[in-house]
Amino acid sequence: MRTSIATVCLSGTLSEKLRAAADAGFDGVEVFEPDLVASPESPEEVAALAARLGLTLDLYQPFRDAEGVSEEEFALVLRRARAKFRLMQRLGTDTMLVCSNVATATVDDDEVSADQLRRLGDEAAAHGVRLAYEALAWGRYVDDYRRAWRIVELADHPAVGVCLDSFHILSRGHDPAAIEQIPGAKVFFLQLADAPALTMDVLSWSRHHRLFPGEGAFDLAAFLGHVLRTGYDGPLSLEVFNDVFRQTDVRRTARQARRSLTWLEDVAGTHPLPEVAEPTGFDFVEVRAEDTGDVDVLLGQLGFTFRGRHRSKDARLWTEGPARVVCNEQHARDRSPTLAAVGFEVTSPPTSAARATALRAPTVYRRTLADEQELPAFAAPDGTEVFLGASSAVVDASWVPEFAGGHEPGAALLTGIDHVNLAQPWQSFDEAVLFYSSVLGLRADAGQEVPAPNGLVRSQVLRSAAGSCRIALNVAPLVWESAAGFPQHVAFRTDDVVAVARRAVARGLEPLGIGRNYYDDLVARFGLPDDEIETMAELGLLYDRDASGDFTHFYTATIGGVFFEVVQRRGGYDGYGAPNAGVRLAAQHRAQHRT
Ligand SMILES: O=C(O)c1ccc(O)c(O)c1
Ligand SMILES: [Mg+2]
Repeated sequence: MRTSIATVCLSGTLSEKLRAAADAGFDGVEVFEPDLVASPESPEEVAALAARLGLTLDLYQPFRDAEGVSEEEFALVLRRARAKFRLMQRLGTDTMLVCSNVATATVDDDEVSADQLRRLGDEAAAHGVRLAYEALAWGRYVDDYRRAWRIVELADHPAVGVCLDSFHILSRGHDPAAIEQIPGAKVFFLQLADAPALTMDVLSWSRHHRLFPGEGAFDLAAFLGHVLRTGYDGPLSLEVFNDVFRQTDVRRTARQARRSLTWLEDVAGTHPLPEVAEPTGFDFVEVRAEDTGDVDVLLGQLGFTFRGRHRSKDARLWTEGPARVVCNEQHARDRSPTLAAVGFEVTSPPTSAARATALRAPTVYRRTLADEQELPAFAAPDGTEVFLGASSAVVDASWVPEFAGGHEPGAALLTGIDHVNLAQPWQSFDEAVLFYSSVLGLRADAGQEVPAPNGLVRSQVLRSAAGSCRIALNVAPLVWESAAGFPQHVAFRTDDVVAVARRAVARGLEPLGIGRNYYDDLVARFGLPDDEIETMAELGLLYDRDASGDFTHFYTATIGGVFFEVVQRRGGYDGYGAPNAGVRLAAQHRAQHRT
């Protein structure tokens, strides 16, 4: 379907917005009136620029406070509307959005509103313009799309139809199924926005927190399904008011926006992407630095076997069972170690790569020799390199033999990578959620807030349905932005966390220091026996329990921007020890600041 984006979604001047929308692959834009009013270009020049860029101007908006008013007031409305219709002729735009009255309505009567829309429709038709009437969620009298449709039906004018905006409908919890009772030809425009589940007044929610489809909590695929069953065949248009997107790079936001529609057309079935199964697990993680020596030591303590050096690159491989870590010193710009790449195991790397390409994920190139495996790779919004490898039911991935000169692995205590935790800059968090869910097909769990020394940290887990592949995204606190980067971590899974911790301590690992108060609290909450508590305190283990099982885990010290965790899940425990995150973050804060 044709795609469009409201200029209000983007940062910068009107011409910058148009260029970014065109570059991102949109077919058209909604001209948001304040953008035009603030622009030095004449309407004719804007129209010419749009035409040069291959963009249509699909909608002019908003026209406010038009109906439900006194006759005296309505005369002023008509005068204002005529000026806008002439402006629209100069722009070459034929549809104007009319929002339900917020400020000047004094008459709560559908017949009166319908009559005024009909007369406005006559005036519009005389200028070759159509009116798309939209119920704002906070309209004075009309705040429900079903009432807006009733008024349009009463107006019964060929130039008067409705505009459906997913935000106004879903934020109020109105059932979108009744959309199907509207004839498609009367749906003059469709605006799409997602939003996080928040408890606040709808106006503030709408003006500051809208998100692109796939980034929030609304079921936009179901919503779009209802609209398409009416026969609507106009553009899918994004209208996202969001303070972050209005401040950040316009090209990047436009690309993100376009990706959200590609994703939506896939889940709604109107334009399916190459279908990919969810990742079955992790192929590898890669730590990169000029010198990863300290990380090599830590991996040895955790029981990893050094498998050798890469035959053509300055990289070393460590494995323990199916858990594989590459320490890469090749072209490393960062002095301190960072988690640079994550390899996912997918059923078909070429299909997953085709899907990523369709979603316009930026490609990552690495020099690969002719006889080496070439894994497709894409850059996530935060720069993390995402590799797509073949699922290996067997222990070693196909690229492992490229490393030589190390040792043969023995019996393993680790059973794989449980999850990877990636810190996100605050401004690209939502984009990252969309990236991982759309490109890899991971599902986003409900977001959480984790108490930390720097305040509540936003956290969101994305996972495969089977749970064999999980990533956790956390907002990186501001103080880290100029520093080496907020630490990220890899959690390894084991069936015997005490044995892994004992082995690590015997090899010189110093567990992250957890205070006695934590263990006293564990006794109070769970009544664990003394000997178990003593073992946990000695090894720095943390514990959590839910209705279906329990969870024991520990953390290593942080080296630069990386640390590791080892976890043991028992029964059906499916979480990540979230109640312990604050304790862990405080311990890391102490270690970092040596207090
Ligand atoms: O917030 C507003 O006023 C506003 C304006 C136009 C729209 O289409 C909308 O959904 C909201
Ligand atoms: Mg709208």
